Parts: sequence; C-alpha cells; structure tokens
Amino acid sequence: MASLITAKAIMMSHHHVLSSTRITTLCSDKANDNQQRKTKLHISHRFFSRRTISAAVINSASPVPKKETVEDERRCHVAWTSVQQEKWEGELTVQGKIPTWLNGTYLRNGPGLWNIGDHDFRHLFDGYSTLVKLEFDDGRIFSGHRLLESEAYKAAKKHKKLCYREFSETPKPLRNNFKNPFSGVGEIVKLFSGESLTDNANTGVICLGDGRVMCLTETQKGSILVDHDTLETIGKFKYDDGLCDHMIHSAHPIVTETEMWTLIPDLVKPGYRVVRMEAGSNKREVVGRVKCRSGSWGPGWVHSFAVTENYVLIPEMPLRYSVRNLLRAEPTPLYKFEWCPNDGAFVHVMSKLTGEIVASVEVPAYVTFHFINAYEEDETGDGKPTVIIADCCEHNADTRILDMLRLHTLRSSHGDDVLPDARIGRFRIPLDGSKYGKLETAVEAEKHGRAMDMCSINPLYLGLKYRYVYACGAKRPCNFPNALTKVDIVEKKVKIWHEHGIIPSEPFFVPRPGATHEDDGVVISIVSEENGGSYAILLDGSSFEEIARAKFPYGLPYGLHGCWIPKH
Ligand SMILES: CC(=O)/C=C/C=C(C)/C=C/C1=C(C)CCCC1(C)C
Ligand SMILES: CC(/C=C/C=O)=C\C=C\C=O
Ligand SMILES: [Fe+2]
Repeated sequence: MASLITAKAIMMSHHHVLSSTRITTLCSDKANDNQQRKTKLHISHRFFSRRTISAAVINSASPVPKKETVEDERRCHVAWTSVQQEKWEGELTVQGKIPTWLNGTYLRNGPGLWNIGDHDFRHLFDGYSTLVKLEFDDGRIFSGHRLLESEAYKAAKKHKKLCYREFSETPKPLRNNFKNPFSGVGEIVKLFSGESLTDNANTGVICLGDGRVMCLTETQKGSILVDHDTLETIGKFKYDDGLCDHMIHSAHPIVTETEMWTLIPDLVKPGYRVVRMEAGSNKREVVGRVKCRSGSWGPGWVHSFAVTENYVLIPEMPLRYSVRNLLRAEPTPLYKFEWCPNDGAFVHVMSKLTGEIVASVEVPAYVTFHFINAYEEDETGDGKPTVIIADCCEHNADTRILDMLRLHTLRSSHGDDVLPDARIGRFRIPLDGSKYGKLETAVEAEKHGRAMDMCSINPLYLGLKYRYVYACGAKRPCNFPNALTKVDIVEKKVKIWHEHGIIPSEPFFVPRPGATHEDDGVVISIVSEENGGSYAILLDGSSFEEIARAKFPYGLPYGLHGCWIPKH
C-alpha cells in the first residue's frame, strides 16, 4: 500500500519530474517483507519526447501544459497513449479476493511506445514492445512494466529515429543515397536477408515447455528471451537451424509442455513450412511443406493457425504477403499485403506425424488474425475422424480492420459506431477428399456486439472439442472492441462484461488446478480507462462476474497477447 501511494504521488507530480533530465526513484515498499520488492519509477527523458511526457501529465490528471502538440492527446484514450516510463514495479492494492490457488505470473506483451523523438508512428502494430506483469502471490499482486530492449528499440533510442522496418513504417533512406542507382538493390538485399527488418517483438509472449520465456513478432529475428520476474531482456533466441533465412513466421506458435509448432511462410516459392521444436531445444525440424494453391505471387498472411490432436491446419487467406508492397517505402492501403479474393481462399490440413497433406479445401474468402481452436470429429462413429472443425475470429472477409487499427483512427473516436463487424467463423473441413470446406457463423454476432478478437480458451482443451471462447466483444457504438465476452459455442449463449469508457485487453483464461469443468478458472485482463487510469481485472470463468480488481497507479496502453507462468 505504501508503495502504491508513493508511486502514485510520483506519477501525480510529473511537472516536478519533468524538470530533471534522468530520474530513477526507488522507494522501499514498507508493506512488503520481501526486501527485493521495491516500487520503482524510471523515466528516461533522453528518449521520451516532450509530447509523450506531456501526455503523461494529462493521463495522471495533473495540470495540463498549454501546448498545441498536446491537443490531440488530450482527447486520446490512454489505451492509445505511449507509456511514460521505461519501467515501473510495485504492489497493487487488491479490491475483492484473489483465489488462493492463483499463484504465478501473467505476462502481457504489446506495442506500448509509439513515438521516437518527434516522430509519431502510424499503426498500432508499429509500437515498441512493452511487457506488463501481474505476479499473483498468495492473494497479492506484484506488478510492473518494462520496455523490451530489442535492437530496433535501442537503435531508435540512440539515433532518435526509426532504424528498422516496422509493420507499417520504413526508415527513410540516407539523403545521399537518393541518387545512387544501386541503393534500391541494396534495399532488396537488406530486406530478403532480414537485415532491415525489425526485431521489435511486440505481439506475444510464450512460456516454452522448458520454462524459457520468449517475446515474439512476425519476424524471426524478433524472438527475444526475457526474465519474467524482472522483465529484463536476456537476449535473442538463437534458432539452431537454417530456417531463419525465411525471415518471417507466425506470431502465434502453438506451445505445449513438450513442443512448439509454428508456420514459416515462403515468400519466394509461395508456401509454408510446418515446423516443430522440442521443449529444451533451439532446433526446429521441418515436418512438412505445403504449396500455396492460389496463383498469386505471395503466400497468404499467417498471423496464427490451429492444431488438432493429429493435424496442423494451415490457412491460406486471400490477404497475401506482397513482395511489391514489402519493397515500397511508403505504406500502401493494405501495408505489406494485398487482397486477392479472385485467387481463392483455402485451408490445408497436414498430419503431425507424417507431414502429409490429408485435406486441402477451398473455402469462402476470410480475414482473420486469430484462430481460436480446432478439433477432429468422427461423424460416422467408426473411430476415425471424418471432419475437422476450426474456429477463428473472422472479420467478414473485410480488410478494413487493418486500417481501423491506425493510431489516428483509434485516437479520433467521436463516439461513432465505426468498428467493422466480426464474428466467430467456423470452418468445416471434410477429410474425405472433398474439394470444398464450409465457413459459417458459429454464434449470432449481434450477441457479442459484432466484435470478436483477442481470444483465449482453456488451454487444456487445445486441439480438442471445446465449448467456451473468451474474447473482446463490443457494446456498440464503438471504434474498437470495448467489452469482454464469454461465448458458449454449444448453447450459443453469450455473457458480456463492460464498464463505460473502457478498452480491455485480451481476456486470458487460467484453469483452476484440478478443475473438472472447462470454465472453472479465472479470466485476467488489463483494462485502460477513459479517465486515463488502468486496472487489472479478474473475472470468474464460469459466471463471468468480477471477483477482484487492482488499480495501477498510472494508465497503461492497450496490449496484445499474454501467457501464464505457474509458480512451481
Ligand atoms: C503486432 C502484430 O500483430 C503484428 C506485427 C507484425 C509485424 C511487425 C510485421 C512485420 C513485417 C515486416 C517488418 C516486413 C516483412 C513483412 C511483415 C512480416 C509484415
Ligand atoms: C487488436 C486486433 C483486432 C481488433 C479488432 O477487432 C488485432 C490484433 C492483432 C494482433 O495480434
Ligand atoms: Fe495476435
């Protein structure tokens, strides 16, 4: 408690903090008998711009400096405002009661810093990785955040400019390079060798079966190990195979206690390698390769994919990587991608054991970032699966969602209902050699506000028949998912949790040890508030009602994906 108040006091007096060039404040946490735990606030003014720091003043409800540059941020939700310190840690005061069985750390990654010097990033996915932890310890929550020390972030800090290609931004070529006819060739080499690509691992964080904790993005070089306790960056995860030549991979590998599966798209000969890595190893083995079926130049974008007990599902979306757009310095309407619905949309199914393709079906056009789960079904009862069911957060084959995630759009909300509709899309993929698969709406989308993304399930049901999806849904009108939702895909019932003005991050389900019901557990989310604050929320996985919350002494921006690291 003492630490919370102290930290709050520091946050509240940013104008005082602003007057010095670099401040690290340490205050003992008297309420805590563990001397290791301190409340720490670290502000590095050498990097954080005036504008960011001014925003900090607004978000902590201090007097607002009269500056033109601050006007935009005044109206901007804290969810879209950069973090104001490189790191912070301290104990949060809990309202309600944390279940005694919940001991471990929830770690969340996301793009928390969207400017370098005076340059503002364009897209949500461009921001520098910021880790947030919630360490649950016998009913208490020790928390903190810290920026990931990627090469991209360190270089930006040092040179006060963008140095690597991010999701939507490309560094400006050197002025004297404009007239060099070979600079274009150089850029191509740097792109395809991966040299110019970012390692800003801002998308997710996973805990491998051997306990190593790794932050990830879609570039392979952006696989970075961290210490989940201190949030310190340990260093690059070095893949001990030749597969990094392929530059990119899915941002969402599938991790179990024994292995990790992921997809590596091939931009040159459109297709995907399906790879598997044993826990404890750094070497991925190629289980199989699937060739793209569409005649397009690039493979479909794979942000995520799905597995069943025996198969890997490889999506081939009509939203495709475009080598032409990759080489463009300025963003195109679809960034590095292009929309090719006329070339078809497909799902391929590979045997985990043999690497053989056991089904490859054409399906209606779709746009998804996130697969929810998949399972095999035996419809004839003879003990062999006849069909695969795969669910995803589907954006009604509408690519506008990518552009809705531009920071300017997110920041200029005027209360209009502008979020395009999304649903739970259910694929039915027959295993009898049929040419076509189906894609249908699993649950009437109106029930979850026609928003559906950032999903989680009970991890014990991975690849198995399951019933509950936790995700971000909406209370309309909105320009971004603003509610948490629990969908019962069997009974087609939906529960919604919402408070006015909030932007919640991914609801993450943690099962209760020993539970026999799929929804026996808790759901963790971090909520950014309209008034500039933020809090961690714990919902009961079954009733979907609040069981506890803990306020941060400052506002946290929106975050993407997290993981659970149990205490042993
Ligand atoms: C945050 C998130 O969901 C996605 C991030 C994706 C990134 C950073 C993608 C980066 C890329 C490049 C820098 C060039 C190559 C293509 C692509 C993988 C889109
Ligand atoms: C935040 C998001 C989509 C929200 C729309 O409803 C997608 C994030 C994708 C990356 O992880
Ligand atoms: Fe994602």
